Amino acid sequence: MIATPSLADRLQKMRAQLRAGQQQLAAWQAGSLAVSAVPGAGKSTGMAVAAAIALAQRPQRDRRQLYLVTVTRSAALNLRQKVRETLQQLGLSAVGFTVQTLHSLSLQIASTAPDLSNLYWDQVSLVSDRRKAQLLRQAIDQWIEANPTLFQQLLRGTGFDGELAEQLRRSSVLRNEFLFELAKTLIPEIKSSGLSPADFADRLSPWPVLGDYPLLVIAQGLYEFYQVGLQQASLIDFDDMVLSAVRVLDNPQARRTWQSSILALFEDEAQDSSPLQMQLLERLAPVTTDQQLQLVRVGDPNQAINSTFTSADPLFFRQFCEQCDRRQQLVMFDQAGRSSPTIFRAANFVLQWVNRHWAHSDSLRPFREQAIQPVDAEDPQLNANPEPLGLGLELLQTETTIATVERLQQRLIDLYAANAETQAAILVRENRQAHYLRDRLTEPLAKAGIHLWEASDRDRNRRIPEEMLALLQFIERPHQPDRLRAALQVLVNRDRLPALPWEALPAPEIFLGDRLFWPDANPRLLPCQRLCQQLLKARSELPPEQLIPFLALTLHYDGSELATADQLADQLGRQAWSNLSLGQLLADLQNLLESDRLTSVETEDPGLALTRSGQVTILTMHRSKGLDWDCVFLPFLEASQIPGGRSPKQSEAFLGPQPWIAIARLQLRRALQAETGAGVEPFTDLAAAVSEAQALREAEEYRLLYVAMTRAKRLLWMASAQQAPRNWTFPQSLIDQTPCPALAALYRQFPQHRC
Ligand SMILES: Nc1ncnc2c1ncn2[C@@H]1O[C@H](COP(=O)(O)OP(=O)(O)OP(=O)(O)O)[C@@H](O)[C@H]1O
Repeated sequence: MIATPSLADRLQKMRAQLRAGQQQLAAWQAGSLAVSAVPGAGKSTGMAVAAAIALAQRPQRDRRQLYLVTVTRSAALNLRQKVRETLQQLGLSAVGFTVQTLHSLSLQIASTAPDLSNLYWDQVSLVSDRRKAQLLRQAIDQWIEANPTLFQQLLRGTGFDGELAEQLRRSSVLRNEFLFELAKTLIPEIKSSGLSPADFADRLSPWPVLGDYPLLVIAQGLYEFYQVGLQQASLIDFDDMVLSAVRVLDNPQARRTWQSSILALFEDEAQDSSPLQMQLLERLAPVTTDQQLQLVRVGDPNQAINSTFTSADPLFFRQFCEQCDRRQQLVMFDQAGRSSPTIFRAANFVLQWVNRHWAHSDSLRPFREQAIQPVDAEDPQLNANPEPLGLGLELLQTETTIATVERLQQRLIDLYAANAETQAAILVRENRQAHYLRDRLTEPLAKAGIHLWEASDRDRNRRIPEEMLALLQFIERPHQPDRLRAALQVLVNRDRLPALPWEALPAPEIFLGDRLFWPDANPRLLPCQRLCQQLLKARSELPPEQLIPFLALTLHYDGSELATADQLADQLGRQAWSNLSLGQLLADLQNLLESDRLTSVETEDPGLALTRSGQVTILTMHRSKGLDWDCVFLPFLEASQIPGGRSPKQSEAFLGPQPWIAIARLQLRRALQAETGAGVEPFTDLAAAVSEAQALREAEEYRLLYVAMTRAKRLLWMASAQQAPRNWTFPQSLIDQTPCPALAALYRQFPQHRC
């Protein structure tokens, strides 16, 4: 008889499956630990195993939960899956832990103690992106009305010729672009420092004003109006949620209760958390008898890519690493099994080249010097550092963007002809490029039997309530032309109808009526007519609560989308008292959309949808973080994209050439950090601030390139064009361009990889 291995044996075996750095993470028992390692080193995997081992070793009577937190929802789902699988391998049930984003954790904490957090869910809702934009615009209008002198100062800019038309243009640019951007950038930054509008106003006076405009004073005013707008509409935003949770934990009794229910806190992608999120974790983590936080933070400062558009700052993770280092509780590792050696040689080269040619101050260098190394021969990972596909690294310089797309298309067709199960991603700098590629590649790739999937930045499941709203509005009033068009657009977007000859669409009464009255019907419109008539028939045959499931089937939703639609129908059904009418259903759905309260159902790891084999996925470089593919394509690598941003926005030129919003943000960060005794001072010199803002932006762009390159396992394809769009809103107008400087260096360093 074969004896079943004991838990101790299984733990032993599991540790043996880890590489050295991961073993140190898995050996964690108590106190603080920082782990900083290169891309693909196995940080997330190591954290999942460490969590499972910690759970396996905890005494049975210990009912405390292990909390794992990360920044994005897809990363949270990924991590949850990994912990579950590891517990299964140990023969243990998947209990005793919870994996959450920092926001959902905040929500949980805040809602357990509404008297402390001031967050009563029956009285407030989370603001949707759309509503937030409306509130910001309302705050801008109110601020302008209350501050005519300051607004005039902005209107004058660096000089004014008095023309009425120019005055109107400037006013519109300020309202719709500049002040909107200022509010969107600075309000979360101020809020995430935990300051109310009044507290912030008190701090402002000693901070030097940089340049011609008191932008922090303006931001304070906008913040004040925005908060009032939120309160009046009984809404809160994500920062309010974290602030509410921090408020709860500031209460000693609540804090003790929370801490006593937690075994430890593990945080992944720690380079991306904001100061406010740090405050939350530091209050929440239990404290050991020698006054250490039970806090394990894992990250890579070289992959910090959120600090110029969120309030995240890798500084806090660096500080945590330094503190841990002083107590010998910092683990660093540089071996990674993800990629073919050629790929990480290219990534290492870019890292060193960028640091070596850095034109700004040493302290702002984009990267910590760290080279990715291959794993040892006896590494536990199957197929670690895999064989390259093609040249492994393929570098192109084409004449035009169109030629780049043609070369990309041909390379994909060749790869999928050789292996239909190839796994590939095209990573782009911005969504407009993703749409451009989708429009050009979908058809030719489909002809070659290749499925192209564009992961737009908004979660697909979030479109469901909007689609239902469009179809239900049509069903309710089919003869309104805009409702008919909106419904048809949904059917086209969901591939239920081909692209439509909109110009041939007659008035709704004719289109939806009898064919007799539509003798010259365009044959391409007839299937649309049939489908629309079916939708209208459903209205007379089905009770309103069954319309959503019916429409979900009509749109051919997949499993996860159907589940979300069912949940939506449930939620709306629950809201209605009795005898739900179509009008009531529509009103409830609109309310739900305004409040963004729909929770989509996850039946699949969203990471998996992005990395499916046999599919080419187009997504932004930002969203590719934490994921990997056999083949990664990076088209459009011109200098105007990375590091990009040299020319100021033409429409805002009257304010002067400086990047004002970036400067204001930097001054704000400096001033707030100075108050915490972080050894920095607010800027007094505009030129120094301009230079630092530019350096920080460039550094982050190069880290983004590094993240994108390190997603590739077997083929990394990079291209720039000599003629490319100046502006991706008008991709057809091309101008002369130079390659991203790091790519130009790669061309020189790896001539044998040029294709
Ligand atoms: N010990 C191991 N045994 C087998 N496979 C491993 C091991 N460690 C990591 N891997 C695999 O290596 C790849 C990279 O691991 P992981 O995603 O955990 O790295 P990471 O350090 O978090 O990467 P990044 O920083 O780029 O997000 C994954 O495919 C993972 O399954």
